[in-house]
Amino acid sequence: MKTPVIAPSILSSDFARLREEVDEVIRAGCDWIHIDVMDGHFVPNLTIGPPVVKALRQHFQATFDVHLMVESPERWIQAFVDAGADMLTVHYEATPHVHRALQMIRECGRRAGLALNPGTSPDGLSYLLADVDLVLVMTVNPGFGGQSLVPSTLAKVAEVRRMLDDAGRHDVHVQVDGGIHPGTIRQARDAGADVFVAGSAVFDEPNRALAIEALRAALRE
Ligand SMILES: O=C(CO)[C@@H](O)[C@H](O)COP(=O)(O)O
Ligand SMILES: [Co+2]
Repeated sequence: MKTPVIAPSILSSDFARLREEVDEVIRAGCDWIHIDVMDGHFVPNLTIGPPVVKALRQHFQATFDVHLMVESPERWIQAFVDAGADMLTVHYEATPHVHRALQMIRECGRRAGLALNPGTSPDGLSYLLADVDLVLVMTVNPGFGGQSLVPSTLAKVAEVRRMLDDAGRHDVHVQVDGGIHPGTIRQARDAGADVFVAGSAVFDEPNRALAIEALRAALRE
């Protein structure tokens, strides 16, 4: 089984203290920093753009996992690469040119992720298996932190892991995002996920080290 990756989503952090918030979760032992980019079109919320990623990159060497919830993400790939993203995840539903978007990310020397909304079938993934380093199975509808995990998405996690295994792509990460906390993380792991995004479960807790440890402890149970 792959080593679990804990990726706090800064969407639930205090944006007025963003640098300190990121510093705190890195010191608390998180693995990646998950950055939610929303454009107000693909999802009904507006968040972070390349200047913020660039500003954080001046201070941190951690892995920046950039989740692009934007229409036509291919327009933004170069800007986020230049800003310091290590990996970029695009939504299957956000562009008719998803294969090209994944190719562009890899041509920039970055890891490429493909995200599937709760209502999206993983069937199309079968044509993209060679082009991904990560599959993000959204466990909530994208747009906001603090929602409850949609239970039917766990079967999709298992299906995606099976498709990857059948294709011999054991190296590909399966990420879950939304509603992950100590009470749900183990189910997601048992379904086949190895990367766990957690926003409110980390940033709503006063002690972030304890919050991250609670997630890791639930995985060990
Ligand atoms: O991409 C998204 C939401 O669209 C996520 O990354 C959320 O920010 C996760 O928040 P929690 O559900 O963990 O509070
Ligand atoms: Co996200």
